[in-house]
Amino acid sequence: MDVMEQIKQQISTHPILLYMKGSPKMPQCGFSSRAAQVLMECGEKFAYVDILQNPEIRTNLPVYANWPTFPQLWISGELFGGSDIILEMHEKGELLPLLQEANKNAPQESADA
Ligand SMILES: N[C@@H](CCC(=O)N[C@@H](CS)C(=O)NCC(=O)O)C(=O)O
Repeated sequence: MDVMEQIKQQISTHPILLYMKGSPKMPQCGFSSRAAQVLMECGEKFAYVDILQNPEIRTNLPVYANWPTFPQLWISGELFGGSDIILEMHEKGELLPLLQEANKNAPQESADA
């Protein structure tokens, strides 16, 4: 499958999707670590893609998303941003309701996308 198609499919299939370096349990970058930590604290199931294991996605997602860095949090098909934004949303109490709403519409298992 074309990598852009693969990205589209991942984003449309998973209501909460984190593109990150490493995995939530073994993050390989401080930014990814903070983003995954906040999502785990929220307690909502989420999928992730380890971009270090997927170099084509690492190269092409910034083009697709028009967002240059990782992590990237996508909720219900929409890019919300990186770890700064995720942390800010969490501190304002805005993140959890969004995550709950996303999963309510499409419950899923936590998994590597
Ligand atoms: N402000 C961003 C900074 C993230 C950032 O600087 N990420 C870098 C280092 S992990 C990155 O993705 N660089 C491009 C790359 O490694 O492909 C955030 O909070 O997420």
